Amino acid sequence: MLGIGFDIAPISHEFDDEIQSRIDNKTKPLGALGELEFLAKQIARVLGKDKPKISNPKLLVFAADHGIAAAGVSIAPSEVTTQMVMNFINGGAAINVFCRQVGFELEVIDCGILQPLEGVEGIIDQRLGAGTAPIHRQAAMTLGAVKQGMEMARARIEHHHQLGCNLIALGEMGIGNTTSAAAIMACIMEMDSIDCVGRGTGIDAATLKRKQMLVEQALHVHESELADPFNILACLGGFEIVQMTGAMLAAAERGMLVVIDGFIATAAAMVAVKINPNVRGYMIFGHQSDERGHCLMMEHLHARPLLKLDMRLGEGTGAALALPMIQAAAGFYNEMASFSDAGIEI
Ligand SMILES: O=C(O)c1ccc[n+]([C@@H]2O[C@H](COP(=O)([O-])O)[C@@H](O)[C@H]2O)c1
Ligand SMILES: Cc1cc2nc[nH]c2cc1C
Repeated sequence: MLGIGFDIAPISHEFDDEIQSRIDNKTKPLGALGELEFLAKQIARVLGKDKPKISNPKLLVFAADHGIAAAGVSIAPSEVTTQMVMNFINGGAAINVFCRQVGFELEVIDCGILQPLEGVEGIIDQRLGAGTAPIHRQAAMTLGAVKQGMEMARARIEHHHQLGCNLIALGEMGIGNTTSAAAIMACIMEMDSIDCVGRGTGIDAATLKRKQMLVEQALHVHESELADPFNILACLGGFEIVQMTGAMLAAAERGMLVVIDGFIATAAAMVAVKINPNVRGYMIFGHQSDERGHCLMMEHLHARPLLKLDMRLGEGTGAALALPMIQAAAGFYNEMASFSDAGIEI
């Protein structure tokens, strides 16, 4: 299709009975660790049933600008994307605070903000352009850019994998990107745009109406081009959405856990699943966003988000806050005594 494929092994269910019995024999009433038991099972399937250990967890924030922002779909101008990227670099954003708190190493990737930040240390340059084209008028990018973005993302994931990372979390920053994500949602889930478009950064009712109209227009303009996931990305996507999609697929290819943040990251997850459904088994959903549509995306993906805190910030915040829960699931699976270890009979 695009000359780029992802070779992802389906999650193995071979040891499910053994994993379940190990969980059931821990010193607790059956099922008493609830959702953590479900999570432990997934971790054991992905990282191995004997002693699955999360190592060198990394959180990547993918930043890019969107041509559609100039049509007035956000509370903020595109320049705020760059300003927030500088805030990430200086350690002052919510995601910096949460990463420090939970022990995630944070990396900021410029996938195509308006202007390159020359001479600023600490930004990974994976630029695909200076923001996408406005999707209500033309394709966001070429198919060549989609391919290049996926290859760049794969190389970055390979870099982290080589350094011993087996859990990658994905977040984003990009003024206007809830419009792009809503268009992708409407397209993949075959839904009315009105049910997919939400308030993003907190727009008023009139802006919401314009945003809905622009999404409808985008879907109409590209109607005949949306048959496959790569074209969906080219027509409706963003540079950060393309690279998150590629990163998810590349991480699953390497047997890593993939932790997904909010509405925009989940739009990328839906595209990734369309490209290769085997990726789904590696995905953990950190948080259900307050953005309209996210709840339905979760249902579509049969996802069980670990947290619901009514956040709608992005940046990877919902994925970061989920890390202690993921570590708790691996921790109880590895370290809790069984009934026979503890000499308890019930
Ligand atoms: O992740 C979410 O669920 C989410 C929901 C609403 C807004 N955001 C963030 O807000 C920005 C996009 O909002 P907007 O209104 O500019 O489309 C972008 O930087 C996202 O990280 C993120
Ligand atoms: C201030 C601000 C911070 C953000 N973080 C993610 N998206 C954002 C959008 C705005 C406007």
